[in-house]
Amino acid sequence: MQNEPTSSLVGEEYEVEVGPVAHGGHCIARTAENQVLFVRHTLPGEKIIAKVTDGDTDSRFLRADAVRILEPSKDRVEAPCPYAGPGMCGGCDWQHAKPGAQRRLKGEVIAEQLLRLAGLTPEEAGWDGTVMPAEGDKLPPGEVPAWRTRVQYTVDADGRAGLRKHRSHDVQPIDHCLIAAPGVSELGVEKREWPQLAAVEAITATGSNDRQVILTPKPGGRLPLVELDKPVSVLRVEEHDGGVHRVHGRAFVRERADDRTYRVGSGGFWQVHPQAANTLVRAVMQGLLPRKNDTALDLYCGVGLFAGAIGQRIGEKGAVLGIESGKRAVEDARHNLKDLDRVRIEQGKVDQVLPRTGITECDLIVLDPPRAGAGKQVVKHLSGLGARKIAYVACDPAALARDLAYFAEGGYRVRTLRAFDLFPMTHHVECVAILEPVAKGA
Ligand SMILES: C[S@@+](CC[C@H](N)C(=O)[O-])C[C@H]1O[C@@H](n2cnc3c(N)ncnc32)[C@H](O)[C@@H]1O
Repeated sequence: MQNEPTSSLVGEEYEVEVGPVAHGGHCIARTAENQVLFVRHTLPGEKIIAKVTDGDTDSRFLRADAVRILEPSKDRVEAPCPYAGPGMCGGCDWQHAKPGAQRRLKGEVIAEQLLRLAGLTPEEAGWDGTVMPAEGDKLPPGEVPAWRTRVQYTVDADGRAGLRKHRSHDVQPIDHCLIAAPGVSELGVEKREWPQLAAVEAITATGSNDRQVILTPKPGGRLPLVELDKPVSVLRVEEHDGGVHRVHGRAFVRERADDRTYRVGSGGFWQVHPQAANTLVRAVMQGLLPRKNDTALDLYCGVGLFAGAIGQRIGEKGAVLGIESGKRAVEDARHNLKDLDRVRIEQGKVDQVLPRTGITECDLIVLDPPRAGAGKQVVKHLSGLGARKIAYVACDPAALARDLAYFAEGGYRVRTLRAFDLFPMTHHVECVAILEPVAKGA
């Protein structure tokens, strides 16, 4: 018998009933041929026309956009941004859902990942199932939260600034991003043309008036004269090494959290939501409850946010070691924490530096890895250090759940989990899990 040749299904339309939300913000549906569809721009329970954007007759699953809503969910609202929707800006993929529904759906994704990858129910994870707004993030109903303090615009062939379309190199030119923080919008970089640039990033700090614009020239491109009618520092990304160099003003912005000021150089990590750093520091400190004389690790420490918070609470005989791979971030962390004698920062990858430190025990650990998580090897090492408490800060619930399963193998269980909506209008969510060793004989 001859096999049917594979043929592309891109552009095919299916009338489907939409099932649950999945990791990544899509919802799951099935075609009449029982192929799984991951559909964007829809909500559970809707009846829609889904148009395939990726996949063929042999694909295990297809990607699709909801192009017509036949029976809308009660959670649906008109997307406030004119650039939202299929084929447009790939950023705010959940703005067609009410804010409360966005948080509920994020909670459903976390619950599903915990159960599937770590075998944990919400009760077993010490989680009440809710996703909380960032601290102090209260908005009148119907208003769009303008939370993004850092926005990188890509420049299209005509020199217009815009944002990338979903899974594409194409640019959606925009003249105002609704979720950009006021300080970013005031810089107005998206309002002018940048024919010499490949990208332009606008940054506004929280807790200082620092503003910054980072210019990435096109290959061989010249640097444009930047005249923005605001006091702003300008940096340029070098073509040959990708390094970021100061053109004028400061090479960093000053952020504030937990009553400390943090210098953040370009390329260094800082939470993008203005209330995120404080929200996370508080959740981590409430979970760890550092004591005088504690020894602690802050892994993937960035410019020293958690190392600073713990370092302030452990007295003169405690000690904190931070580990961070970014050279510039390490310089900033050492500068930021120079008043804390008992805090030390090492540069390098956690999996390489940690074994070299010779540390065999510590009281507390905080880890805040990138999206991929810490992984089995690092978690195994950490599980052997005898920490009283571990705080795991996670921006991807799937990576968190995988690592929690490794921690369980290493004798640690989750005591509490909290989830925060630090990325409103998108499917992204942040979690803080507090782990403790399983009591011997339990
Ligand atoms: C999610 S950020 C957290 C930063 C910091 N904890 C904060 O809240 O500001 C992750 C950090 O890990 C760093 N990083 C990524 N991979 C790493 C690795 N393998 N080892 C050490 N640091 C790494 C990144 O440079 C980034 O600063």
